[in-house]
Amino acid sequence: MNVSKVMIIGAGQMGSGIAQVCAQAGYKVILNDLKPEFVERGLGVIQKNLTRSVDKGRMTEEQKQEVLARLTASTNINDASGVDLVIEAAIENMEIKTKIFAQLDQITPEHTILASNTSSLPITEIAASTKRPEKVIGMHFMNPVPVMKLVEIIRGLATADEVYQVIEDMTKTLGKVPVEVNDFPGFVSNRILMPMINEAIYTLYEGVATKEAIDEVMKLGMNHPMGPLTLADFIGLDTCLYIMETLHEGFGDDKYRPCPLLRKYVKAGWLGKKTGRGFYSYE
Ligand SMILES: CC(=O)CC(=O)SCCNC(=O)CCNC(=O)[C@H](O)C(C)(C)COP(=O)(O)OP(=O)(O)OC[C@H]1O[C@@H](n2cnc3c(N)ncnc32)[C@H](O)[C@@H]1OP(=O)(O)O
Ligand SMILES: NC(=O)C1=CN([C@@H]2O[C@H](COP(=O)(O)OP(=O)(O)OC[C@H]3O[C@@H](n4cnc5c(N)ncnc54)[C@H](OP(=O)(O)O)[C@@H]3O)[C@@H](O)[C@H]2O)C=CC1
Repeated sequence: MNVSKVMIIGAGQMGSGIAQVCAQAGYKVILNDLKPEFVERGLGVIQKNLTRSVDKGRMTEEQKQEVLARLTASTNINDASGVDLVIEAAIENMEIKTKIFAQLDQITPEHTILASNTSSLPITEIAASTKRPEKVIGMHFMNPVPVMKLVEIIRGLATADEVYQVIEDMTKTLGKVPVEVNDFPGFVSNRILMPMINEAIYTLYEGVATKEAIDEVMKLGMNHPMGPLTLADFIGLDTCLYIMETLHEGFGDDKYRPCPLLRKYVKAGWLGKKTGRGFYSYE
């Protein structure tokens, strides 16, 4: 099966990054979100990234225009009727994702593969909301998408080998490195990363050190490019909380309980860099 047209659902930080790398690799891309202003914001980020690439001599102005010409804005999910692949990158919420997948199952042609960029939710459960669970798969990109090499590919219980192969091959055409994992809460990446971030938040909550000190220890002591609290702000504190809740519920083990400080920040609307405030301020 050949993928040439892709729809990305959700034009937030992940969706816009995925749309950018797909368009750069030559795919025709429809970028969909609920409101025109969200799609415009996503396209604006892509335009800015491409302009930086032109300024740095990595791409010509003509190539930039070609990439932009492959991108189409959409606020109507029915625009998925002519695509070969959908990559869903809406918020980390099972109810919202299953609703989107059930709709896509009705709208898209039979051959269309339905992928989710979920960072922790079970692919098997998302797949069960469709009549084509063999064509549902996890395609987990890392943030920032244009920079990070990994795509964690998650096989649901029913995912067909052929579908896995198409997605692995496509990932390589995007210049990314696919890694195959099975469907368990948080997969590999967030089962390991998020408890570390949650522990960093507990360390702050219990007054062990300041936020700057915690980040400095992990940056200078463990050679992490960002400290865990800066990284949490970068990922989005809402997403971090949803992932911890998925681990907590999925394993039924209290070692995954989300730190109360994380809950408090999310309730306050301090979601990190995307809202201008999290552990740090971004004005
Ligand atoms: C939650 C999940 O489910 C899974 C996840 O994604 S977890 C998060 C995984 N990501 C990480 O852990 C990121 C950790 N941080 C880093 O790797 C680095 O800090 C970083 C790549 C984000 C920035 O790197 P840096 O060296 O500190 O900064 P900077 O010099 O500004 O950027 C390096 C390059 O990345 C590019 N870049 C940085 N942020 C970018 C963005 N948001 N979009 C596009 N490009 C970006 C810059 O343009 C720069 O490229 P050039 O050198 O070609 O100009
Ligand atoms: N942040 C990260 O580092 C990573 C996140 N992920 C996963 O990617 C997904 C998106 O995360 P991220 O981009 O950070 O989140 P953002 O909040 O930046 O973006 C999500 C976007 O999806 C939109 N949206 C919500 N519901 C729908 C819907 N029904 N139809 C279309 N669009 C919708 C949102 O609109 P509105 O603003 O109105 O809600 C928003 O624009 C999540 O599943 C997350 O777990 C995966 C890897 C890394």
